[in-house]
Amino acid sequence: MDSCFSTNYITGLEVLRDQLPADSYTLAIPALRSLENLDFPCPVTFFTGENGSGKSTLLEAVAVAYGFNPEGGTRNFQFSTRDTHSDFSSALRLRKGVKKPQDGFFLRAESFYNVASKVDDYAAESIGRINYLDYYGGRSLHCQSHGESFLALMQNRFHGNSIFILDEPEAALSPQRQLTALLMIGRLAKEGSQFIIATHSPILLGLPGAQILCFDDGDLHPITYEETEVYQVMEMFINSRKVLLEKLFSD
Ligand SMILES: Nc1ncnc2c1ncn2[C@@H]1O[C@H](COP(=O)(O)OP(=O)(O)OP(=O)(O)O)[C@@H](O)[C@H]1O
Repeated sequence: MDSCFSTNYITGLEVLRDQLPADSYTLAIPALRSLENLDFPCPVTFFTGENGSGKSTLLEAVAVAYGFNPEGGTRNFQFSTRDTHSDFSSALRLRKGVKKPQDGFFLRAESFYNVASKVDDYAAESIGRINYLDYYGGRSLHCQSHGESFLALMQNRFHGNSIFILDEPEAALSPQRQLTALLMIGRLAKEGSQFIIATHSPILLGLPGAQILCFDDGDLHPITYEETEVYQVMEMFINSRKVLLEKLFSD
């Protein structure tokens, strides 16, 4: 992927904190409490950081503010099985680019099952007009393994000139398939797509030319691949596994 350029669909955001209810749980998340402005100068932005540091909350808020269903899907998906999304989206003002995306998808590992069910519902409603499942590889996502259905979705539903907001897309994928996903993300970014991805994957985070934003240490800040905790822990574990385990189990 080439270096960063600014033909993104979402070029940045501003947080209007006074729009948030005083009791919003998001005010207790350090990285979000201190956030005022954020730029997305690269086609691919990764959110990284500890569990509970606020990655999914911000990702979901960006997706909702952009018009996606909080539980995922395209911008045409209308369904709700649980009403648990945060109020942070109401405090976000997105800066939008000049171009409009041709398509898009908000994907979250935790509600992928519900998205797959909704795809089946839409397929049943469209019988006789179009084969709706063709958009998803021709087979119900429920009739494939978790990883297979994730990849089928990416391979059949993801195109260039679109926007994709993905929450832990690696959750279902083997390391080999994560490499496949990495290649697809890089290729689609070259074809004019924008990605914003929350991830713990040391493979996905390695995509060249991406912006990596860290949610740790109280504020949101850009870091390099080698500075990510994910990389450092994995490197230490693989290179010094015996020493590390001996130390851990002796404590
Ligand atoms: N509906 C909710 N009500 C209250 N607190 C919540 C709610 N949803 C999330 N939180 C809290 O907000 C914080 C940030 O959660 P979030 O899911 O954004 O973290 P994350 O960085 O995505 O974590 P992970 O890496 O584990 O997915 C956590 O402390 C979480 O417990």
